[in-house]
Amino acid sequence: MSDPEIIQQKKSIRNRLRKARVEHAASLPKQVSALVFHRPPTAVVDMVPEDAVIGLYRADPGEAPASSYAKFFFERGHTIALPWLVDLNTPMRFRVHTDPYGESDLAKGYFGLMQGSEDAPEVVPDVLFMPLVAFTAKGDRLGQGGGFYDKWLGAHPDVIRIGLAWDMQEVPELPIEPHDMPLTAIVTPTRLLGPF
Ligand SMILES: Nc1nc2c(c(=O)[nH]1)N(C=O)[C@@H](CNc1ccc(C(=O)N[C@@H](CCC(=O)O)C(=O)O)cc1)CN2
Ligand SMILES: Nc1ncnc2c1ncn2[C@@H]1O[C@H](COP(=O)(O)OP(=O)(O)OP(=O)(O)O)[C@@H](O)[C@H]1O
Repeated sequence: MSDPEIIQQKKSIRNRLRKARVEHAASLPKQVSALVFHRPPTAVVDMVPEDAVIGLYRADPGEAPASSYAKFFFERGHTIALPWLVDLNTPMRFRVHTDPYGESDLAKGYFGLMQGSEDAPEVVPDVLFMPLVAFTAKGDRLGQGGGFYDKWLGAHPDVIRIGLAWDMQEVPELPIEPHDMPLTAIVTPTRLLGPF
């Protein structure tokens, strides 16, 4: 069972960094935001098997942008997948994303998030790039609090897990529970942390 004190600590870090990451992303000059997370570092590309299905996300305001990575891997012939939600109590799944350029295959889903249609084939990513609210230099990760990623990673422990984040999302320490799944590596605009 989750410790109420840890849950409270997570909530407080989440609130602080959610706000800070939106402010940070909005403060970047346009010339900078056009270039950050433009291409994955070579060391990350080298971690991706040739036929790997690549799980990505459609970034919310404040999150590290992921659309350039989607185009990059799509152009290299990989299948791209995005999270697909039913509701808060149903495990997250992934469906194929066929148009990383125009996003013509996406529609509003649960929570008002843009996601694939029900008709898009369900796939299981081999490499998962994921957003986060906070991380540590050891590869610990704090998410939005839905538990969607931790539950999915718990059920798919062999997936390569790569966090995308702003440098300012790093914290010295995170409260960790047994279900928290650490990252394989973290990419920021200035650094590659890991593979751990
Ligand atoms: N871009 C992106 N896509 C993603 C995620 C993400 O973090 N980023 N997810 C990562 O999980 C999943 C969506 N997770 C979500 C988790 C919470 C809420 C949300 O709206 N929560 C409410 C209430 C939360 C609460 O009960 O306190 C809110 O924040 O107001 C939305 C999506 C799948 N897709
Ligand atoms: N593998 C799991 N099995 C059962 N419950 C889980 C699992 N992983 C997470 N949870 C539950 O999900 C909720 C959110 O967990 P937590 O606060 O660690 O999420 P998070 O890391 O912020 O979010 P996410 O994993 O979606 O990015 C908690 O109630 C937690 O107990």
